[in-house]
Amino acid sequence: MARELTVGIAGLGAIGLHLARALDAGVEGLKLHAVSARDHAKARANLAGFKAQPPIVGLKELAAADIVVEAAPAAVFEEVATAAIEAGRIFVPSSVGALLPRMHLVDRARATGARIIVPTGALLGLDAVRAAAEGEVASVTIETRKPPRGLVGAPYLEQNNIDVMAVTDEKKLIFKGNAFDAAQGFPANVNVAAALALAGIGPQRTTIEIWADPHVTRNTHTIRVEAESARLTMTIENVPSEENPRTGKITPLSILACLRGLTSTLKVGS
Ligand SMILES: NC(=O)C1=CN([C@@H]2O[C@H](COP(=O)(O)OP(=O)(O)OC[C@H]3O[C@@H](n4cnc5c(N)ncnc54)[C@H](OP(=O)(O)O)[C@@H]3O)[C@@H](O)[C@H]2O)C=CC1
Ligand SMILES: O=C([O-])CC(=O)C(=O)O
Repeated sequence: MARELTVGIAGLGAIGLHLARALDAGVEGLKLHAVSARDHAKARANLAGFKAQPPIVGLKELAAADIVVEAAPAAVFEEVATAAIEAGRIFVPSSVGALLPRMHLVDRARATGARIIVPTGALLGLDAVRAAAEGEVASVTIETRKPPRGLVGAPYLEQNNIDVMAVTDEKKLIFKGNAFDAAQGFPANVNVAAALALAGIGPQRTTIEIWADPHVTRNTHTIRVEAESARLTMTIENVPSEENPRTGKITPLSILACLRGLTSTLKVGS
């Protein structure tokens, strides 16, 4: 029988707390080992009802676990990632946009034996995009439409004096460019574009449109891929989570499915 893998989680917000709860409830082959949080008193209160309360440790100490899930702000990505990768762990990032300018971490992982497993997260269809990218791909685009409050706080908006909450009538195109620049300008809003870029043809060739749309209630992403093997058009309409409207509720579920795939005997999808 395969041995149980321990899991450390950085961040206990919309993603981390839901994932921690699911692991505490019991997932075959996985055990919650430790968590990290900014506000320890809040974290202790959130963990109070757990069957087995995990210790709250520093970000670097999470690397004692077999799997380190990063579910924290992009600002602390490097600290979590470096410790996990140097320790040779399985590193599962949520803030995928923060990986794009740090691809040297992939070289380090190769040297230490670590693995970096990017979950599908709030997106869909990365299995098909990866398959298409084994052959010739002409283009990959993503169109993201969010209620204006799902874009609030992005550095790009501040740099360009865009008051996104003033978009109350017609939908407005806020950004058009490549996935690399989008990830820098919207580090907490379009990690999906970064994951798509890594699955397909890279952050420079993957293009994205970001729309603020007062008429949608869901974070909506449409991927279009034109490949030699297939044409893909896929849309996901994510219910925003209560804790963080930028984050779709499906995200912690996607990460849980990803973790199950690391230990399960039957695994579906590439
Ligand atoms: N890949 C994907 O598809 C998606 C990725 N994301 C990304 O995932 C990340 C997490 O998202 P989400 O859960 O919604 O974010 P939240 O803001 O809901 O939660 C972030 C958590 O990180 C904690 N935190 C902040 N600073 C630190 C620190 N220094 N050490 C430890 N913990 C810290 C916060 O603690 P406290 O509550 O005490 O402040 C909070 O619990 C974000 O970067 C987000 O952009 C989001 C959605 C989809
Ligand atoms: O990609 C992200 O960071 C979040 C997102 O769009 C979603 O949850 O729908």
